[in-house]
Amino acid sequence: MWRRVASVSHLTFAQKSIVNKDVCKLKFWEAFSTGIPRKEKGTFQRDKTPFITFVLGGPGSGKGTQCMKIVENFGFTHLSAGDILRREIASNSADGTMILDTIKEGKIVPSELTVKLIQKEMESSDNYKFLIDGFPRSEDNRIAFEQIIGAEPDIVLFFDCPEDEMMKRVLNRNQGRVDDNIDTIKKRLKVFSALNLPVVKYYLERGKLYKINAVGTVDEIYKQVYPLFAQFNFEQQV
Ligand SMILES: Nc1ncnc2c1ncn2[C@@H]1O[C@H](COP(=O)(O)OP(=O)(O)O)[C@@H](O)[C@H]1O
Ligand SMILES: Nc1ccn([C@H]2C[C@H](O)[C@@H](COP(=O)(O)OP(=O)(O)O)O2)c(=O)n1
Ligand SMILES: [Mg+2]
Repeated sequence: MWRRVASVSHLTFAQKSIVNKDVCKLKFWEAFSTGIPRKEKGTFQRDKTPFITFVLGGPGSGKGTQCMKIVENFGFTHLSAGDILRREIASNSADGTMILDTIKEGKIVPSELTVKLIQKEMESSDNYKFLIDGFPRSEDNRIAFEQIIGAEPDIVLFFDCPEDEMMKRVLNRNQGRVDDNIDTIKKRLKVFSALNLPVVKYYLERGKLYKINAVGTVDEIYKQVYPLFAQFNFEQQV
């Protein structure tokens, strides 16, 4: 378990002209400590400071699409909470049926289960840079992550997209997902507004939120995302 020990710097990205003016002040907490010495092969590199990015946004706002580009350019490990849950369904685990029913209903899977699955992925990774996509989707998710993983995100991206655009994209997604239908998407949008927006507000108030205008081409949107990560000079940390 990681424990945050110090806040070392405050970076004001809004001062950089390249960054969208909606981008908020970023508080970069640098240091974590751990009592666990490194390093066994195949386990998380505990001598590296984990860099955790939460990726928020409604269904179809383009989170997964943008995450793929961040992975390519900055070497992050992409953990999509939805993908992890779908893999759990496909593996016929004891929780599979419950997860499937929850997803079909457009509801949110119990937080402890999702966080433990994310934790397993983080611990089996050699990387220290994580994009946690589609999480936290509720305050309950957020608090469970803090309690179980013992860490907070370094930055939080929020892909801000109008409902009609999200609905259009989801209905054209064509990935055979059980939740990409008009009934489920309507429910998901209600759940998003009721449960996810409070999380967005939480990180906005803590100066960790980057609001991205998610309307436009994939490349136009990535032009807002790229500079946020470029600031950190990740190459030098590897
Ligand atoms: N900027 C964009 N403009 C139009 N369609 C997009 C854009 N970004 C992603 N898409 C498409 O919209 C659908 C939803 O995108 P996805 O990345 O899966 O969103 P999310 O993970 O937020 O649900 C996909 O079919 C994707 O190809
Ligand atoms: N933190 C999470 C993330 C996803 N889920 C469930 C409920 C969501 O509607 C589905 C699909 O999530 P996913 O992130 O893949 O969905 P989108 O890519 O935003 O369309 O998974 C969850 O219960 N808790
Ligand atoms: Mg997605």
